[in-house]
Amino acid sequence: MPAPTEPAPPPTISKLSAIEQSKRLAAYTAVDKHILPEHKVIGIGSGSTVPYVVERIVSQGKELNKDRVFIPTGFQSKELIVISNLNLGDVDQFPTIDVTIDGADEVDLELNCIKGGGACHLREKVLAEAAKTFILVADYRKNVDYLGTNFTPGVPIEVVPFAYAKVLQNLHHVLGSPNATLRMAKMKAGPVVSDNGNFIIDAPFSTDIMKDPYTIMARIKMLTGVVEVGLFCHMAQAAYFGNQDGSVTVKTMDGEKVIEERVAAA
Ligand SMILES: O=C(CO)[C@H](O)[C@H](O)COP(=O)(O)O
Repeated sequence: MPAPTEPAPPPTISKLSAIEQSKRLAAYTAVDKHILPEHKVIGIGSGSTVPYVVERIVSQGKELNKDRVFIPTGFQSKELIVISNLNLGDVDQFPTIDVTIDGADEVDLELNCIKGGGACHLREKVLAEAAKTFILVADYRKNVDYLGTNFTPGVPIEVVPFAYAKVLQNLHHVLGSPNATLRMAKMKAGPVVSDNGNFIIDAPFSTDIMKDPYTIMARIKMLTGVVEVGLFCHMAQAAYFGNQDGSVTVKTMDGEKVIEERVAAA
């Protein structure tokens, strides 16, 4: 890992765009409700909402954080933990995590979600499964009734490189995703390579199929060569969505409620 750089000072609330403000609101609210003094092992997810999670945890103070250990889901969260001077650990040392907070690409009515837009979903699922409490944070655009509504690239699937063409064929001809593609890198020739050295396939499915995410997740996972599927079914206890009006929608298995938050900046 390269030497961590100094963290940029957090922008003030007023300088943030509406989307950034809603991410920050979701992250701050989730930390305030779920990262309690008794929690000592904390999973830190990936994505653009997670820096606000870490910012809020840091604001809880050195005294609380000195006895805690933070487990990252990938390169990004590892750097965040290190530059924030929090204690870094790994899931092989701490296979039971008190709380994991992570971002999501989309969350449905039953708290199933798509993850893996950042290609981190293998480690993310391990940390979600290891956690006693798994919490999602996102902006209002990710709050949907059915997966695949706004997030259209498809279900991220991590595959071992030598099996990618075979898995693509299975998806095209057997599982009903004719437009599944290998994810290509933006600033490098060739495919995206995950933190685990694998390739990522994005597989869009019809709304009918996505209404039962568990079934398609299990069918994809059975394909030899698939390492992990970016569908997290029945794993999260709650999802926090920051809204444009400064309120926060909290989704749980009991339904959805809107709370007025307008949290103070860290
Ligand atoms: O699953 C993820 C990475 O694999 C991210 O949590 C997800 O893509 C959300 O990211 P962002 O908050 O940047 O939209």
